[in-house]
Amino acid sequence: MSKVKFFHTKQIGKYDCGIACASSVYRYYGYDYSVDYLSDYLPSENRYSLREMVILLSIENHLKTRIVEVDKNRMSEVLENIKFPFISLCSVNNQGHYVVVYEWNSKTNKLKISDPSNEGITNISLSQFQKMSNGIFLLIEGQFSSVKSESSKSSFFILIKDIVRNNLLSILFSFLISVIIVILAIVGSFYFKLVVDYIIPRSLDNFIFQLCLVFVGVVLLHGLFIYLRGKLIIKLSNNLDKSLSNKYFEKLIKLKINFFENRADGEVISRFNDVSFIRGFISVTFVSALLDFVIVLSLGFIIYKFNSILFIVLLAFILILGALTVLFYGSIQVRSRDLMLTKAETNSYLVHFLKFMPTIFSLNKKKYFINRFQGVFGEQLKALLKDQKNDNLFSTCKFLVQGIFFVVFISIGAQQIIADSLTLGDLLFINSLVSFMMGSLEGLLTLQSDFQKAVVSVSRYTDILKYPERKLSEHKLNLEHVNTININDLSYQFPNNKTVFEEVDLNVNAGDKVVCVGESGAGKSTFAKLIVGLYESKPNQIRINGKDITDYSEESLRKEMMLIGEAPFLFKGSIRENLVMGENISDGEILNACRLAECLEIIETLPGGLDYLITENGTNLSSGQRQRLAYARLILLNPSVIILDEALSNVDEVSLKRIYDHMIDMKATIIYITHNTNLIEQFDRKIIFKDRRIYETVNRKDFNYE
Ligand SMILES: Nc1ncnc2c1ncn2[C@@H]1O[C@H](COP(=O)(O)OP(=O)(O)OP(=O)(O)O)[C@@H](O)[C@H]1O
Repeated sequence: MSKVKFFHTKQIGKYDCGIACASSVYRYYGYDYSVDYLSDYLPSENRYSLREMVILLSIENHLKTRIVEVDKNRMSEVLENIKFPFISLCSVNNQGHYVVVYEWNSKTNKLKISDPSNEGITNISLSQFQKMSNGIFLLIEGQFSSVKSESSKSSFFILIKDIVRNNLLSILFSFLISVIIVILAIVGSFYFKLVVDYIIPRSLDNFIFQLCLVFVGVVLLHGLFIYLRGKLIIKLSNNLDKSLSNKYFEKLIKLKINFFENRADGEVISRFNDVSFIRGFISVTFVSALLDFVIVLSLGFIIYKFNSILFIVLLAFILILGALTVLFYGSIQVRSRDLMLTKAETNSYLVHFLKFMPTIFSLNKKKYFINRFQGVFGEQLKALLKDQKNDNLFSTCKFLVQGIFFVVFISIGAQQIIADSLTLGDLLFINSLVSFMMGSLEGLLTLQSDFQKAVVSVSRYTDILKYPERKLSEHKLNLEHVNTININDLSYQFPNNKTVFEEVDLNVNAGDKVVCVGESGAGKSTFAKLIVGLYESKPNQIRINGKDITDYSEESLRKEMMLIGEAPFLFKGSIRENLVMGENISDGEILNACRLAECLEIIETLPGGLDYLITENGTNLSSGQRQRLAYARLILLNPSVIILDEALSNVDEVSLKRIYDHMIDMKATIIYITHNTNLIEQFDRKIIFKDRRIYETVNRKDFNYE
């Protein structure tokens, strides 16, 4: 019988206990859903409601759940007959909290629970459970779907194994060179012994010079190998950076759009920055740890062979240091993680804050945001302070143990010299080896903190790598031109169960000019994202040229159907670079597109014309200019369907009127979403979004959606 595996997911944020429990339960049933992934299903901050827990556990109909309230006084009877695992709603410090209950042992009267605020699975007594539980249980009654995720193995070991396998040669080489460095260091230590025990007592002046030359040679060789190892580690780090970062970016561009909608930019960036911890762990810590281990073992062996009493003193010292490390392990683990997570929060806040600085200034809310920053940064400082205090205590303990050890070590050595069982040279030699060994021991002791940082980084990094991608297939049809778009019985629900449309039908033919209006929040943008395939629709709800939208390759679909929104995307570079984006397009074509987008005048008046340098996000242009340039770029890309979602909302009326006049003459199908209906009488079709449905009007007077 296979052993039942219990999963524990630690909560990240204050309100994440429910998501963490859901993640543990999913992992128990074989679905590798991280807290990060599940949080897309709960965009709100209130993560305590049972309703939201049920939503979480019913993603893609994987699990079937039921909420029950049990009599707390008859808990043992209840536990005898209940199906494990289940989630219990608890009350901790008068606040709602969730825990997963995996098992109850009636003999020992203990329950095995995963409390997301703890570090791991714990056993608690029945009375403890009775005290914390509210008696409200979320039972997992069964599994609907049998499609499980590929692996529930620890992502940390999988990733590290992969990296080690792909860089085995570099790792082995740097290890080999490190071994040579150690041998040279041992040979170097021998110099003391030779000088003190051999050269000085025999007054071998002539020999000193030759010996000096030999040992200078050893030092030079030592230096050379240190240089080579450094070079190898730099190369290895570089390769790791490249492969980890590329993998991250390749993944990002395959993610569903919801991922970006539900996450702060800074959060995504900070996860990318975590790559440096993984790289550091493999290229330096991992290789050094292997070597440090070998050094401690081999030098220990040499010292043992030389003098067993001094070896026993050394061994006692190593054991005390080891015990100290184990003692501090738990707190270092928690502190490292807290520090990393709070740093990520601060970065995330800063990225967001900087982007909206002008708005913050104009709202005269600097003080408010400074306070908020201090709140976020305060958490980081608190974590840093705890980390440093912990580190300080650990270092002091280490220093004391080391200091006492050296005094004892030298005293015992001195006694042996007096008793004639050891020479001064031997003691100097052993002392030199021990000093060298101290560096390695130090390395092994700090390994745990680097290891913890790497574990947290890998989990944050692999959360993104495991995140479900858009369904792409290489063997899909090539969409050459869009002749028809048929929308059939289209319904759409966001992951948080918000229904936007129901049973919507619409047919659009090539060249149609369709204007879409509707109250704010009526679903126009969602509709636009569905038509271009940025949101996933159910099979056959959206058909292009008679085929389901998902039958086409993403590349060709994107080429033929383009959507731009209200906020234009412009990057740092010339206007020309922004318009052509790497394509070979003549100035004549560029200027023609600019004419259709009514931005010729902008280019003529700006210094340098098409070579005018745009700052990041186009902040040195007006918002109407930015929108017109973004529209000109879309015209240059020449798709068969253009969808404009408030994309010209900041353009002045005169220019807008002219743009519409040009639009009417364009061959492309245009779907234009706007709140400004005054100027668009020429459009041949008008769609109104209302009450989760769409209605089509035929003449201008019906066209008032208010
Ligand atoms: N990522 C999301 N997750 C959950 N709900 C969302 C998401 N995006 C939009 N919604 C909800 O879906 C509904 C439709 O939003 P949508 O942006 O499509 O409206 P809209 O008609 O374009 O509004 P506006 O005219 O203000 O741009 C809104 O009620 C909104 O709250």
